[in-house]
Amino acid sequence: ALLKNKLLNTVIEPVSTGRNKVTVVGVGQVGMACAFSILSDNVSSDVVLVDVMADKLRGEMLDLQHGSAFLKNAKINASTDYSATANSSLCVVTAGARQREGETRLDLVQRNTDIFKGIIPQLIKYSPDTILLIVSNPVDILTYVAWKLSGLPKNRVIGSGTNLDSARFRFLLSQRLNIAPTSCHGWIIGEHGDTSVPVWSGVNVAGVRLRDLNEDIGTDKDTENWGELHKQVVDSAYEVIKLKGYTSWAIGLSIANLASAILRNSNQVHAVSTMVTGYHGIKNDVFLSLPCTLGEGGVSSIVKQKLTEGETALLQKSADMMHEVQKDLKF
Ligand SMILES: COc1ncc(-c2ccc3c(Nc4cccc(C(=O)O)c4)c(C(N)=O)cnc3c2)c(OC)n1
Repeated sequence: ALLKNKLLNTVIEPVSTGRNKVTVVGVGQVGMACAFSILSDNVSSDVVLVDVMADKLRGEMLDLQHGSAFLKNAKINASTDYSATANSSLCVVTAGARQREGETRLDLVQRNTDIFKGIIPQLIKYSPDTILLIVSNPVDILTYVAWKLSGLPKNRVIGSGTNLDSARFRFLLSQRLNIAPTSCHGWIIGEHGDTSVPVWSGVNVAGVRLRDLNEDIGTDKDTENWGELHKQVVDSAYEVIKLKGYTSWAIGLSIANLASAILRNSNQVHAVSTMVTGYHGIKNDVFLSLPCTLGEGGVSSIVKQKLTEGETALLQKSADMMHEVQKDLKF
């Protein structure tokens, strides 16, 4: 008899798929930072990597597997075949085309839409009850594309959105106030990137609103120029890309944090890209970031922030711009 049979009495066949299985699509710098952060934060004990480049995929899988003893015995797998992703509770999508010379934003969005046509239906085929967490840029439009291609209800399709923008904003606040980032509260909402919206009326430490101490905060009249912090958030990705060629660690850590909130059914509030049709006077089907409670069902509620007219106008402008791009996309 086999040694294994001399060693073990089988009680039941082990359950093949844990309830915290996570698929990461795309094993580039961002995808691997997400996978590594999810594993090192013990968010999942069962991670599957998927991409089209078989050698790179196998190399990343082996390199992570060799560290498995340091990762609480997590299972790490990889395949170009999406059947390996079956029964994933969460699918993180970081795949996407790189901007080519002279390529416009719309060209890139159509190329990424075509790529999503090859990815999203396959993920849903093997994990019909999964939650999609979209990271690829432009993240708000691609989250809409993933929602359209997946047929999932809106609560199960989430974009990383301004979650990282808000984390960068809190980090910059903490540096200026010399207080830990976790004690500096501030929310950036709307479209990820250049046209994100800082909600200055909500920026606070221990419930003390900075606006109550400096009524000009966030405006051009502010002599202390706190508005500079949001500008630095918008510029931060460009600065990192200029220096190291891409961003990876911060987005990876922020995705692990979102994955943890979802898989631990925590109902934590995060600024993530969600379907905002009907909110703040937005009529089209678009995805923008608002503060959402996250759990095993994805987005369970959206916080009804009281925004200024200016903030509302900026959100609506983003919504209109994205609808203009989305309506020309070929599915
Ligand atoms: C079953 O049909 C099918 N299956 C897979 C794909 C597909 C295409 C591109 C993919 C992809 N991106 C990619 C692959 C090849 C080239 C490019 C590019 O930027 O030109 C981008 C990635 C990634 N890591 O960015 C990961 N998976 C992909 C998967 C696909 O694309 C149409 N179609």
